[in-house]
Amino acid sequence: MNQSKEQRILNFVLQNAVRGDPCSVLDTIDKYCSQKEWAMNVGNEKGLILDKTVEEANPSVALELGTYCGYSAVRIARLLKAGAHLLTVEFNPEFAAIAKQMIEFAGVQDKVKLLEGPSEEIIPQLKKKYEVDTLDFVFLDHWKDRYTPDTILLQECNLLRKGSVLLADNVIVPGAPEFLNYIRNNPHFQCTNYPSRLEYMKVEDAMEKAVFLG
Ligand SMILES: CNc1ncnc2c1ncn2[C@@H]1O[C@H](/C=C/CNC(=O)c2cc(-c3ccc(F)cc3)cc(O)c2O)[C@H](F)[C@H]1O
Ligand SMILES: [Mg+2]
Repeated sequence: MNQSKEQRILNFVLQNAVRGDPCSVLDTIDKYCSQKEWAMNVGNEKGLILDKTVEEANPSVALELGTYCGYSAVRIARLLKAGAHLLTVEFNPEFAAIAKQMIEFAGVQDKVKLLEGPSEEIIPQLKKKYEVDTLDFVFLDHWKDRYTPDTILLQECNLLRKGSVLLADNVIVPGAPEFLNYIRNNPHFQCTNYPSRLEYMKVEDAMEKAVFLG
């Protein structure tokens, strides 16, 4: 059975990146996906916006929706302070298995908890099962039509506190128009748009930051 693209990305990392070096893993994925096969990692341009947002939030507890191959999980985890951790949610078993290996190879496994399952099931379990009080940072990068329902669910589950930072990828391409409309017209969020480029392409994209005001 021939390999998936995601397996080819992982193999390229295992053979070409430096074990235990998150930056080398990120650079190797970016090299493969810009030169050989495009893939929907946040990439290095939007990755720099993600970096700055994570550094500014300096989260103790971070959540990612849509792990995929683990690129942004490695990207976020490498910036977390001692004792801080990232919970990342992925419901595709093949992608979860690949991401797990990617995270371990990068050496950030002690900071990352990969939760396999749908976000709509996992979010309501975060307090009791995963001992979360509130989330300091949330990266939304899963199906674009799920950004709004999951943002509402996070609020319903009392997982956001005054100052919690949400960052959404792809608000231009593929686009999340319904999410932008929801979040920009919601008085409980302070929004900022960050124009950028679609990963590995000369195509306009953007990220949206939304700070919960309580
Ligand atoms: C709904 N609940 C979920 N729970 C857990 N894991 C989930 C859930 N939903 C999806 N997943 C998981 O999250 C991932 C889904 C990522 C989706 N991302 C994109 O579609 C996406 C698309 C483009 C893109 C741009 C141009 C173009 F021409 C073609 C594509 C660019 C991007 O940066 C993206 O992020 C994963 F695949 C899925 O199993
Ligand atoms: Mg994306």
